[in-house]
Amino acid sequence: MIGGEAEARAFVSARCDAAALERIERFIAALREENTRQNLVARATLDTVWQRHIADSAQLLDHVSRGTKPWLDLGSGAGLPGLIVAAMRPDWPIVLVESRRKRIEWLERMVDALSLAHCRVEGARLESIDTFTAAVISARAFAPLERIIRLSARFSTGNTIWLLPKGQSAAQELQDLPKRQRALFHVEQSQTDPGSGIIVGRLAGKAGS
Ligand SMILES: C[S@@+](CC[C@H](N)C(=O)[O-])C[C@H]1O[C@@H](n2cnc3c(N)ncnc32)[C@H](O)[C@@H]1O
Repeated sequence: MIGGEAEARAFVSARCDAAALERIERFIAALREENTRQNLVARATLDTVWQRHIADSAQLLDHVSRGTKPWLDLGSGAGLPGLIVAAMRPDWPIVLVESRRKRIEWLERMVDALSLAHCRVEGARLESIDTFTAAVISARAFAPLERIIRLSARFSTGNTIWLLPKGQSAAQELQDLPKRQRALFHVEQSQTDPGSGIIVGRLAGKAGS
């Protein structure tokens, strides 16, 4: 378990190169500034930004190997985990979906500022974007599990890996799924918070039913 800011930064730096780490440092500086204009993350969490947000996002990479198809991040907001994944993996296409105007503008500015040419921002509601096949679907603090699956199954094949950081509700949300779907997922312990879990799994078919 990561215990503090120095450990969190070391955890991230062990998983990317120096250029990626520098992109993340620039992201953090910009996030601190932008957070005075819009509420991207709870202000108190900026004191532990490496643990609460950066390592919390970066740990998702431990559950996947690199794919050729895009990573799809739902409800990216501040860019968590999407922009952190994009900063760490410049050779992996990624699509960030976000519907709120100011957040879309923030994400687009960061993509430009960090030269993340492989990262596309879909500034619209998830329900209205065109379907494509994703290698990974991530969603942090986006929606209840059942709703995430319902809205996003059309982007998934049997090979798509779902990575859903769920905080303390992970086990309960999994338990609440219909039995057939429940068997397709499991909860991994978060490395940044002992009380939190990440729901990981694959849907058996396109419809996710
Ligand atoms: C609670 S925030 C979480 C943001 C980020 N993932 C994080 O962990 O900090 C949820 C985000 O999802 C976006 N959102 C909610 N419903 C959406 C939808 N149907 N389509 C696209 N974005 C949506 C919201 O605008 C918001 O920025």
